[in-house]
Amino acid sequence: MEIKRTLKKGDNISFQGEYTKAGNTLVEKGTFINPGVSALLATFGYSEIPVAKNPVIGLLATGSELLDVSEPLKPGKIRNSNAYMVLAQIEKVGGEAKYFGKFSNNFEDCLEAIENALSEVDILITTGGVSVGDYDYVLAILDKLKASVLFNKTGMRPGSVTTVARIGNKLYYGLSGNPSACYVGFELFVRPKIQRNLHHPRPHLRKTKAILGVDFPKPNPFTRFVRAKLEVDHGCYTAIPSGLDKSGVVTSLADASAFIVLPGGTRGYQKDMEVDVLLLEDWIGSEWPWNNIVPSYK
Ligand SMILES: Nc1nc2c(c(=O)[nH]1)N[C@H]1C(S)=C(S)[C@@H](COP(=O)(O)OP(=O)(O)OC[C@H]3O[C@@H](n4cnc5c(N)ncnc54)[C@H](O)[C@@H]3O)O[C@H]1N2
Ligand code: MOO
Repeated sequence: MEIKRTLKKGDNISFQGEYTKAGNTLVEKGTFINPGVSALLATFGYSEIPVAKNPVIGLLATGSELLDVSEPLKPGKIRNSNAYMVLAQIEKVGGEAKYFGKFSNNFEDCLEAIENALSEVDILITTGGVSVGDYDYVLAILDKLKASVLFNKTGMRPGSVTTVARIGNKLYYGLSGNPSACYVGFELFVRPKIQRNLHHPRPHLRKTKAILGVDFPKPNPFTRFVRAKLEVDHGCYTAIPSGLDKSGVVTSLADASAFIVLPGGTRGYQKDMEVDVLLLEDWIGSEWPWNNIVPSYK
């Protein structure tokens, strides 16, 4: 028999305490239990561990134009896509979604539905009816419920009408009816709250840099969050819009894996500039992504 390699003492032997030392923390508070964490817990005999309770997030869609998905289209009507989108967004980030249905733009009906829903959830979201149209009753309902409105406009597009309020000890989010504005409002304001409830140490979308793949010549006074696809080129991200950048367009949502962040200003943006992007399919997150967002055109 011939041994071809020199072996060192201890090679091919598993030692006690090799994975980790006694007294080391195995899993930090706020860690998402992925398959690897499950294996770790099982290995060290943790059959039961304390976990955060998934917050119950209620959802109510408003708008007399809304049809169920299975209904045939009728003039002046659209299918209620926001409900399915937001329910999926809630579940994706660890909330327990509770759907209360869609309501017409009738003040009394909406008021009653919101009051009832609030009693069953930790956080309530409504979509639509939050702007200044004749049937946009959200602010009047908040007034009636003696809510403390934290803000009801934001300097961003889409999602400028996003409204957040405290009603008693519950948090209320009035997201835009426009699908992309609703999506952005959820990712920027609701997602961090759910992640924080689950003790995530970095509850916001992860921010990183990318090279802009196209021109954005049109200046905008608001910070724009452009739905985008990311491509990796020599280890760097290139960000290109995932479709038409209009508030109502859902095809660009389906393909988006990031938001390109274009701070408001008087100048546009050109291809090949470095920009901030927020990653939608990431679990590392950011503690607070906003401090050092500087206009990239400076
Ligand atoms: N005078 C002004 N009018 C508007 C302003 C403004 O500042 N001044 N802002 C505009 C912007 S920006 C937005 S965004 C919209 C937001 O309005 P609402 O949040 O009240 O949304 P709705 O009017 O109810 O709906 C907007 C749009 O989205 C469609 N929609 C509504 N719900 C759903 C759903 N569940 N699924 C799919 N699509 C939905 C709805 O049919 C409308 O087309 O206000 C502007 N106006
Ligand atoms: O702010 Mo609206 O939310 O642009 O679409």
